[in-house]
Amino acid sequence: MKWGSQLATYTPMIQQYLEIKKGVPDAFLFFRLGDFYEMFFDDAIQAARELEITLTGREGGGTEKIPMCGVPYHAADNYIARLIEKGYKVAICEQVEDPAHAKGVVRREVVRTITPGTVMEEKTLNGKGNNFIGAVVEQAGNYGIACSDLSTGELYVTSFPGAIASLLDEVNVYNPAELVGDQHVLTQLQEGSSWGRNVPLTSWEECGEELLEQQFSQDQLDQLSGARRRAVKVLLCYLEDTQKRSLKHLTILNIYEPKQFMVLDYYTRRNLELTETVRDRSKKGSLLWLLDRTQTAMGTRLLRRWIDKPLLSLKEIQERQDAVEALYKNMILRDDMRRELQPIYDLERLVGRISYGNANAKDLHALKLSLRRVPTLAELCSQSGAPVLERLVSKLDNCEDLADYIDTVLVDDPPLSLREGGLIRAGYDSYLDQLREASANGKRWLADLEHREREATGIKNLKIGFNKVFGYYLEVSKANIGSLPEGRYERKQTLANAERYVTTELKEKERLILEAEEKMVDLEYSRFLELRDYLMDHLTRLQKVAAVVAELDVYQSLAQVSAEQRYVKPRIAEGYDLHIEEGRHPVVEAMMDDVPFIANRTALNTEEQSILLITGPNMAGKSTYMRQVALIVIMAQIGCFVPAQSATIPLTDRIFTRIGAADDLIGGQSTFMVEMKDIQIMTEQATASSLVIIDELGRGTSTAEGMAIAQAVIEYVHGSIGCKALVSTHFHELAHLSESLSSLANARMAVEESGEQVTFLRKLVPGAADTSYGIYCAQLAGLPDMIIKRAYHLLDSELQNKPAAAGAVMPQLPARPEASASAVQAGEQAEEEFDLPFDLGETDDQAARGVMKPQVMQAAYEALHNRSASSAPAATLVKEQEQEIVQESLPEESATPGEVVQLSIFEEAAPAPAVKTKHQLHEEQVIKQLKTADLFNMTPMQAMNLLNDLKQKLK
Ligand SMILES: Nc1ncnc2c1ncn2[C@@H]1O[C@H](COP(=O)(O)OP(=O)(O)OP(=O)(O)O)[C@@H](O)[C@H]1O
Repeated sequence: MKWGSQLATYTPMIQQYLEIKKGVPDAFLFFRLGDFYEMFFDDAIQAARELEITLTGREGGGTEKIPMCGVPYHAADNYIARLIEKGYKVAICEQVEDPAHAKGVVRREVVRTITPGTVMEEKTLNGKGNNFIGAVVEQAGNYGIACSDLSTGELYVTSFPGAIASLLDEVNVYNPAELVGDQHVLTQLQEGSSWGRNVPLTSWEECGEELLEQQFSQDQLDQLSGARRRAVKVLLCYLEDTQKRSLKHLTILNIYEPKQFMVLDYYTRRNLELTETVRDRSKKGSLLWLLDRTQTAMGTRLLRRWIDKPLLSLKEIQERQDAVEALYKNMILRDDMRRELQPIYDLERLVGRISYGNANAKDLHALKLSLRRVPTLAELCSQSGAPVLERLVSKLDNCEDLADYIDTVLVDDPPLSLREGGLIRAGYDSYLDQLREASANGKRWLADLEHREREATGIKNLKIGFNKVFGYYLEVSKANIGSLPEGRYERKQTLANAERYVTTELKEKERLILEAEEKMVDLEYSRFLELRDYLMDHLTRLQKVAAVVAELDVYQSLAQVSAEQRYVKPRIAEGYDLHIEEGRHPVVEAMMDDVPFIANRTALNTEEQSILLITGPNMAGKSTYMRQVALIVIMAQIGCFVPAQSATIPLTDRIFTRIGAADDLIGGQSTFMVEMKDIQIMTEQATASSLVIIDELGRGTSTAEGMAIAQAVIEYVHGSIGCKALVSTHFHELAHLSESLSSLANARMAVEESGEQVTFLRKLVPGAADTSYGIYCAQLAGLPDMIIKRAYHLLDSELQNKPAAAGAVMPQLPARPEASASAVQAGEQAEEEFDLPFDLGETDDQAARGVMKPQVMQAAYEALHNRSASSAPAATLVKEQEQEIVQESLPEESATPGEVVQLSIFEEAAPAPAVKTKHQLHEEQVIKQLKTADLFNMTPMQAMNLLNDLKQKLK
């Protein structure tokens, strides 16, 4: 709606509103009017909808009423929080002059714009995690990124030469709530496949150098150049414009080189569930959840950062390991440290609030209590015997003077409100003490007066009270009014059962008491502000304490988990070889209650193999195994101990994973396309020091093409990249690659089959598997019997129709597992029941051992079909067996159960369109899925089931 066109006719206040709104076009303007923040025009319409508040109208001088809605100022935080959570910005516009002195409309200004990346309010920050805002720019072929958490004062800066994918990976590390910067960079990021976030993106220009000089020391600025400098400038400029205050806690620049850390792209973080689970994005079930035994909020955030950014420096990793080891071995020291850390408040956020000027007396009291713990912590470290811990605290300024100062000024349990007194300790300010005395005396005088008046009047229930409207009064119940002396009492208020009076003497004393109290409150407030301002000049000192506390907390957390879970210290090496003896998946193990986790060995080296091609049934534990290797490498490189009997971990520059579908996050791209794009990035960026993990490579397309791609990719990883890789596949035919690729070895997940039962042993053994047990797994998952039987039936048909051998990359039929004695029995029973024209157990050697060959099954079906040529259901079955129906999309809503749907047939083998019921179509769809999961086997018992099924149909 175009409201501005009537500008000239609007009232001065609305004109003022519109003028101010021009400066914050992308934010809701909360316009202060008395006790309310009002919104007008389109803001009002949208806010009423988003906040579910009443939309009203107001005359404003135009031809129509102006849409308006408002929220009470004392409850505004809740409404602001709701808008911020939805990704909006809110500009707070206050009256900036006293209405009593204003000529015309009271002057108003935007005092702060709250945005998703700049919230400071606890309610919206919601817990201990970071809330980052990022600035991204491009300069001279480099991308620069600066990310800050205003609530904690952290500021990180780095840059990348010319690859937007690297910038996107970095942005994803911070998971920012808001991004600003160069428009073209924002657009490029948004187009990236792993973008998938809905946060405000604001194109923003840098401003002058003054801001930089105001915030950072010259030493720091000397290290800040090019795209990094510009990114910091853009960020500061945006923060200044929106926050409109100096940011005294944003003075430490953490500049880092990307090559200091292992690269983990978005999908790898997600697939490995480093900080949240794939399923419901919760922390529980992630690596962070497992390793987080931190006691402080700073520790929790730092641990997350360490997990997000595993180290690449041997020295730094070993230093962390040494600290963890010292605490791992000394349980008493660890417990003492945990006890001292536990009561420490979130120092970083307290510092943020002091800087913002919204820390209250409780916050400063919490700061004091926290600082009181630091000397003991430092003492524990210096006596630990661990050089790393000793070094950490050797030059620590534990800010005892600040704690003492707070202690001198503030009472022990100060109130929340700053404007009601009761904050300042007695003895700190003599004038305040005098006022307090005067106030206390006055109250004593009041108590005496009450006593005296009761005596004088004989009214026992006469009492002195106070309210804000009438001040102090004498209250007498109506029944006793007659006992009051004439003239001395002046009536002020009549209640249902009582009258309230004042006397000249009472009014005089009241003036003195109230004056003293008002002065006291003002004086206490200004003393409090002095204290807060003093602390504001010491924020960097406090931030350094916070950093040490956070680091200690992470060390004890890693040590605690490592000790509880029986982890071992890995040997970190600069070479190539990776060796894990008896490795375990840390999270799966921790979540398993009754069954033990089966440990497995991993050896990827130049001597034996650098690539393992893992085959084996569904559900056997392939993904778990591959993820466990990646997690062990990450844990090792953050300095943690690892779930294994022993481990040698080479410094790994990047872990690349391609596991499962991620298409929920990617608009407009197919799963297969995403997989291929990821593989492309891997081929471009993986080095010989990388670890590549690919689960079910090439599964998203036709079997032959998928297998061809898988082989080509494996050959490329083997020949051109030379990195360590774990690849799982259901294309068992790829096993032959071990003959042509010298560094590739086959491994499989062992299973034990007995009759109908398949037991997953979870043990990785050498050699290739020959079956996937897909239908068996589907059965375990509880798919209807009818589908399972039908799937086995179709599978068998497929087995018979496959060409014998179609070249190196064409699928071949896997051998069938050996059948047990019960299976032989089943075969015999089938022969008897169906009166089959052949002997199920005697077709060849295999049959003699009870294995039902495809030819045998085929013959069995034919015999049955011939016997029942006139039977309609059987005829349909045969027809279905002969025709391969490729169904692209099922007209879900158009067909009711039993209704007939016409489908086109794509396979050449199918001569004419088939007519199927919706039920059949559903069934086929599921079967098709099972088939693409590679269902290439059948046990005799299952064959028996199939025959029974046919028997039913013939009836
Ligand atoms: N080593 C192990 N010890 C104990 N249980 C395990 C082990 N490995 C896996 N499991 C259990 O088996 C389940 C299936 O494992 P996983 O998903 O790794 O199998 P998979 O072979 O990758 O299956 P699919 O091919 O169907 O994806 C896991 O959820 C886990 O509970």
